Amino acid sequence: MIHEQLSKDYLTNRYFTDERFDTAERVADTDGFDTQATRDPSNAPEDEPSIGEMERQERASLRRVSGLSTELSDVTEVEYRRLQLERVVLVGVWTEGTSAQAEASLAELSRLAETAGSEVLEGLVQRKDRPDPSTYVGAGKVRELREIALAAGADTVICDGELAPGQARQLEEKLQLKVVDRTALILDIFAQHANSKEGKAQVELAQLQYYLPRLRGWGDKMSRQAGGRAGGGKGGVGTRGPGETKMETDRRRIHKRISKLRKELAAMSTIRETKRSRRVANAVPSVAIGGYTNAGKSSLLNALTGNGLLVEDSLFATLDPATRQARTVDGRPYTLSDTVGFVRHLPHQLVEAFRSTLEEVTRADLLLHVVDGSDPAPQEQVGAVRDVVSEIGSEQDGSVPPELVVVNKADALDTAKFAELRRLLPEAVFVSARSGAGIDELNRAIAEWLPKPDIYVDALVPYTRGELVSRVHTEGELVEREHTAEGTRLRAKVRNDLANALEPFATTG
Ligand SMILES: Nc1nc2c(ncn2[C@@H]2O[C@H](COP(=O)(O)OP(=O)(O)OP(=O)(O)O)[C@@H](O)[C@H]2O)c(=O)[nH]1
Ligand SMILES: [Mg+2]
Repeated sequence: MIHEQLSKDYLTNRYFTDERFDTAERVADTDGFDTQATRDPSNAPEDEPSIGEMERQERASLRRVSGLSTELSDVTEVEYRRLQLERVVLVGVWTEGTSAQAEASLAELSRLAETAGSEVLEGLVQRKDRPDPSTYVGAGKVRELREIALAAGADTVICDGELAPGQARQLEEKLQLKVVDRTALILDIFAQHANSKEGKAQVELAQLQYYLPRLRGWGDKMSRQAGGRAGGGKGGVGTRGPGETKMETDRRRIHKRISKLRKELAAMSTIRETKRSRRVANAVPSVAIGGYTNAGKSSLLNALTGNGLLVEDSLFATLDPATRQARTVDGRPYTLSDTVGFVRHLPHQLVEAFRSTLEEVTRADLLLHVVDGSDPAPQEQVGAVRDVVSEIGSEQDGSVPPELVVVNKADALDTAKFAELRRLLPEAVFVSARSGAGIDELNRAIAEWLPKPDIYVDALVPYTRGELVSRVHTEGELVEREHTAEGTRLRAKVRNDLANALEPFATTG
């Protein structure tokens, strides 16, 4: 089939004429790779291919995505990392959308792979109507992918999607290299970042569910006696999961473990629920900070409360929701929670396992939806976040909190990008968690959104209870105040809890 007859010359020429690509670096990092044909520009095809021809060739070809390599410049560091980390080649099947979107998706996969600790050597996309049912990339591309991976010195191929167990096995057999999919990669990052008991249990549950149907899928040759769990560095990317042979010999134990984890998580979720209902009873409104991973959610919480939460230029730095006390500009208390970030194609096992954590977002009174304005396609991040939020919301009672969109990293925007985002997200508040710009405006917007005190009280508060008077000043809306011989006469609007505290001093009539 012509379709399968990939012209490597065409490919490499295309690649080397890509102006964003640094030829010298490329030649250096694939030493020995088929570069002869490409060093000489006169090797370019004589007649330029037509659009249709290009489209056809593009469909048939694996297209390299440049600028993904994360090779280290420090040689000593390379030596060290090579011992422990995997050298990976990324591959995506581009089924819809523009090529820029396909490249953005692969660039994100590259960030994920780096976060997991791999060294990204190459990125390739294949244009295809749908992934190949047996090997993900087209059958004819497998051999070529293997050549590219070997030439680059890779030991692992990471696919930009979730592979069916059979697909992963067949691709592994054909490539004779380890194959990891996007889901396993994200699970791996979560495993490395989980800190709390709940977070660890959630990740383990998600991993077991992911690996269970894949137990049989792994052939003997590629046998993975995977290393320890979360944080155990040896297993390498995608394998910080449960060990294979153990699982094969005792599936029932896995099932048992899964149900045990489910029970434990349910209990932990009850504790969370109790805490939450206490807040509800106290009528302290809750605000959740949600959004795409690396959008700056933790930074924003820090900027709003002066708290020192972990901020990292890494994906999924935060896995445990942290809740902090905060006050609106007019002094009303509320809670502010930092949450797990979202990503396109967040594995459903994770959504399920992290349900109670993610519910922090859907059960809040207000969602601060943080968007990284400096991302090439912020509106796609917004869509991905809204999808997950409504998915979780629909499994509760269908309700999702009102959303206040916060475009962060405004300091990194040029005027054109700023104007474009203003147009796309007209309701949004623009801030920079880093410089503090826009934070005052955001504080005012939060105060505007949160429920106002609405219970009218008329009380005579004795001078011994001065703290109640000051609470009315900070939390409530004072209508009238009068100093009398018996105490302070207050007429004010306050929230439920304060109204209760003032109840003994209510004036009758
Ligand atoms: N230029 C710029 N960078 C920012 C700003 N806010 C955060 N960052 C950077 O963005 C990166 C991610 O910040 P985090 O606050 O960890 O983001 P997050 O949304 O909590 O990320 P995860 O917990 O990993 O999902 C860090 O490198 C921050 O320094 C900002 O206003 N401007
Ligand atoms: Mg964070």
